[in-house]
Amino acid sequence: MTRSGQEYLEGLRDGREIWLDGERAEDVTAHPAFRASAASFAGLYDLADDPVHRPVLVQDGVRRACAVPRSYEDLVARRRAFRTTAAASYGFLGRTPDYMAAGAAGFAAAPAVFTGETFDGADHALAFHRRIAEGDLHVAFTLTNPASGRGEDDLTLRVVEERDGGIVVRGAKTIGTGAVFADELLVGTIEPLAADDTERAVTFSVRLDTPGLKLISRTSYEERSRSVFDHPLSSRYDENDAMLVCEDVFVPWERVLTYRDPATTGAIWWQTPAYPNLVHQAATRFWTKLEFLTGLAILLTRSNGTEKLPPVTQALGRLLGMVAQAKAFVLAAEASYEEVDGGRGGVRPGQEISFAQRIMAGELYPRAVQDVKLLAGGALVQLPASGRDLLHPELGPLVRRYFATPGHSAEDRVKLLKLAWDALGSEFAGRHEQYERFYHGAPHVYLTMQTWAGSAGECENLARACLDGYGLGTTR
Ligand SMILES: Cc1cc2nc3c(=O)[nH]c(=O)nc-3n(C[C@H](O)[C@H](O)[C@H](O)COP(=O)(O)OP(=O)(O)OC[C@H]3O[C@@H](n4cnc5c(N)ncnc54)[C@H](O)[C@@H]3O)c2cc1C
Repeated sequence: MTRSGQEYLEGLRDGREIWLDGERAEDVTAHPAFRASAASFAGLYDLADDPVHRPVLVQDGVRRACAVPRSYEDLVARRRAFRTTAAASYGFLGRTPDYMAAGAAGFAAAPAVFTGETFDGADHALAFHRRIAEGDLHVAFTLTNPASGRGEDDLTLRVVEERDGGIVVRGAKTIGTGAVFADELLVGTIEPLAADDTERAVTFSVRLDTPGLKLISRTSYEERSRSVFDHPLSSRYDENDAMLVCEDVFVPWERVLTYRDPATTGAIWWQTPAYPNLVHQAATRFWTKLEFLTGLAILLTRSNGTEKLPPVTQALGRLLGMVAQAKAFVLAAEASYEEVDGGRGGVRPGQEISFAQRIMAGELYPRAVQDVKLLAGGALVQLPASGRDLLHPELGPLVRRYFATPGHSAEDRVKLLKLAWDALGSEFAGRHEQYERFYHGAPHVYLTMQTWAGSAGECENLARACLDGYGLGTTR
């Protein structure tokens, strides 16, 4: 069953404990810091009722993102669904419901990985996936340990008590992107844990209204925005990031996926298709976002009258090349698909390409933003303070006269430049740059990972073959 946007919003009115700016936000669907972005998430749910989008997004009543792909064709169909969802926010909502749905499908493809030496979470992992698929749930996740985890007073979330019906956890996890808009939160650990670090080696899912669970939200760009005209992206697509704090939160056993088992707690991400599945969604969204930025560049240069200058044309060519790179990573990951568990778990996007996508995207995004800013020029900054200037009886005619360019009315030009600033230069834009660099982990982690996911052996063999082909006595 798929839910409507209205049903999704009703689910968020559950008394969850969200803190922002020294106050508790009672209802995220009505609060000025969150309501428009909540409505954007609701809009994603409504896409499934659109006769054009439904066949792309849903199959046999269930979201394609939730399905375990069985073939290359299934991966392509899933990517089309990801594309439809990503386009609805121009790639600016990263943690849309399809993200963790695909991750959970990865768990369901290889449930045996959840069977550890001390705890068997296989059935719970399957139930987690079923709950998302049947309830059409939006699940966010917090896998990162807070910086306090590096000191002596480690406040990282850990198990503090075991009871008959479940466990009690205490401490913090971060960064909960989209958590305030989620139905559930998956809490776990992706970084390698020492074999004796059993207290922190736990994975579970919780409803957001679970007693003791708090989310401490970062600044709301939505709340700071003046209007849709002035901040077209941050006013509507601010998915928010929050720190999770659990003060003795009780988690029933059926929601515990790994328990006191460092090896299994990490393995569920790397030995199931969960991670390549997450990257499949993220890479598709990234491709969409680069298309949007490149489209902005085309419109900006046209508005500036620079479009036909050879260096500008070449700069646009470089951006279009970046779009093609982003697209190529998605297509190549699909084409290099691998069987999971001898085919019993279906297929996953190729791991080598999926992992490399993170390197490419983290390095490409800041470059693309910089290139579009360069093409935009100072006009990005020299803008009327708000759209109200255009409407003012005395000021409006002046603004309309002096902000127009040949062939472009002041209103159209200011509208375009404000969209560009929101995407490229605002606080919201700065957060997006950090997001694209870090949301799949820090560079030192994924660069190191590529040394075992990449084709180091083949590279070395080729260089070695060349070396072996000649010696001191070799003649030409
Ligand atoms: C906007 C945003 C949204 C996010 N959303 C989520 C989310 O929804 N869920 C989630 O779980 N996580 C999320 N993340 C968190 C992300 O996974 C972490 O930020 C990432 O893993 C890096 O961890 P860190 O921030 O603690 O950085 P650090 O590990 O402190 O790294 C900071 C810098 O120091 C370098 N560094 C650190 N240690 C070393 C070392 N030993 N050797 C070399 N260099 C080193 C890193 O490469 C990096 O450049 C998000 C991050 C951002 C920015």
